[in-house]
Amino acid sequence: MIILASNSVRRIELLKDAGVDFKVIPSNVVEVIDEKLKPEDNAMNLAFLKANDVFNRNPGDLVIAADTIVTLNNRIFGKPKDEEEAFEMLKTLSNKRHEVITGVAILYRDRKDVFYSKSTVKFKDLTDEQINDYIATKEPFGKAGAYAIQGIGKSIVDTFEGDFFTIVGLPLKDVLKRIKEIEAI
Ligand SMILES: Cc1cn([C@H]2C[C@H](O)[C@@H](COP(=O)(O)OP(=O)(O)OP(=O)(O)O)O2)c(=O)[nH]c1=O
Repeated sequence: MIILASNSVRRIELLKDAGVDFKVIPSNVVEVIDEKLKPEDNAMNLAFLKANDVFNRNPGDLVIAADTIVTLNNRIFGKPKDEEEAFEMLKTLSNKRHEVITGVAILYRDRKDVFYSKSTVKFKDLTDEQINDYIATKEPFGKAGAYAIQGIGKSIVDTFEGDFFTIVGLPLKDVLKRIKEIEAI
């Protein structure tokens, strides 16, 4: 059985749309970012912790987990805790190009496949009013970097480069390739 260790509606929908048969068991991991580590390592470590937590309770299954972070100039942007933090994040990201990194962990038997995928997003030059209007939609909450490119956040994004699904929270092509490899064993 394949388990997606996630609470994220986006991840669940992406995997469902890809036709994968799986069940959802969210992890109980409390996400803590270690500013001393590289963003890529933070994303991979958190993905591993989430997957491992569920794998330990379901050792016979194939467990997938992911973690998405936004990063600019060595700073890591997680999920904003309140409106003030969301404003500060969006203001800082305004008119700049940042990276979105999604770490993924796929655990099966003695296999531990942990990797990341990176895309780039450039925000429009946002006025304070635009930022406040966007925060008022509540969409920034629960999203790394305080926005969702797949939602209303599309209107604050100028351009992006790389894999779209990596920004939304799951590099689908990479994940499907690895699942197929494991199923072929
Ligand atoms: C940048 C960006 C992030 N996000 C979301 C994806 C993730 O759900 C979230 C980052 O938080 P995560 O900690 O990666 O995931 P989560 O807590 O939502 O879910 P779980 O740990 O249970 O799997 O940000 C978008 O939906 N769109 C975007 O454009």
